[in-house]
Amino acid sequence: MKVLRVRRGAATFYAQLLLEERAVRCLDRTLGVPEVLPLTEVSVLAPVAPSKVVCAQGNFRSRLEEIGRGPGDAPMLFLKPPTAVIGNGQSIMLPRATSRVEAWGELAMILGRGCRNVAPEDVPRHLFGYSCANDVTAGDFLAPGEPLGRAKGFDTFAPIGPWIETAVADPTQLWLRTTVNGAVIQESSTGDMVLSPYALVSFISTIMTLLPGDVILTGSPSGGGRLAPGDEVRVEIDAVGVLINAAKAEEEAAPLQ
Ligand SMILES: O=C(O)C[C@H](/C=C/C(=O)C(=O)O)C(=O)O
Repeated sequence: MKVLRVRRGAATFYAQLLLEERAVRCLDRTLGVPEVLPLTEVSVLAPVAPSKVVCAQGNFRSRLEEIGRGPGDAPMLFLKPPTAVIGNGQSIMLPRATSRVEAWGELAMILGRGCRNVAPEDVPRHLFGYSCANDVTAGDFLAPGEPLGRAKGFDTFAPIGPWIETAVADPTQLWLRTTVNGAVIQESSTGDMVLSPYALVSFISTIMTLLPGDVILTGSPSGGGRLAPGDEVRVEIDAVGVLINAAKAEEEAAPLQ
């Protein structure tokens, strides 16, 4: 099932996307909105409004090779603020403060139920589903030893979408491809991860409580690509979807709502 987060009037709710009908089915029957609504009657929002976005750095073997490291212990973790999240079709802002913004495609996992100290085999019971994501990074703020908050935390630096796919049978063998203006910059299977998706969620849950709606970005393969105003980035993951965002100079990017 493909799930969108939508707004209609004062109500914000999750809804099943009915692709052929170009409509959505409201998944919360307590709201009093019609069960099925044409897409034209709702505003599609970013598919998540998380308390936190927890990201892994160095979780793909190809990326570790690229930076001259072997698969060591656990990947490094960092957080992106909820204000970095945008949805499919929204613009990635290229901030004036940086001259080097990069796209890094990733598989996102979205929690459905809160958890702490969850075993890898129990992770599926706590998941809402999967999405495509982009770990947008200001590369010129990645000096060794500099905390990642600035490089990773600008508004719009966590595009996620186009929806939450709840029916992914096996997240360990998904093909991921990132393109900029149609040119492939990254291509890999999620089988190249050091910590598999369930193992990564389990590891993170030993450190912090994960809440419903929280997002895990599972790391990016080698590559990554620099963005210029007007570029279109696509993150495609088989069985999940295609996330599309355009890059815009800060002065042209729409303010977040
Ligand atoms: O090196 C960069 O410019 C960005 C790079 C992104 C890495 C990942 O997203 C990853 O390892 O999963 C970095 O932060 O090192």
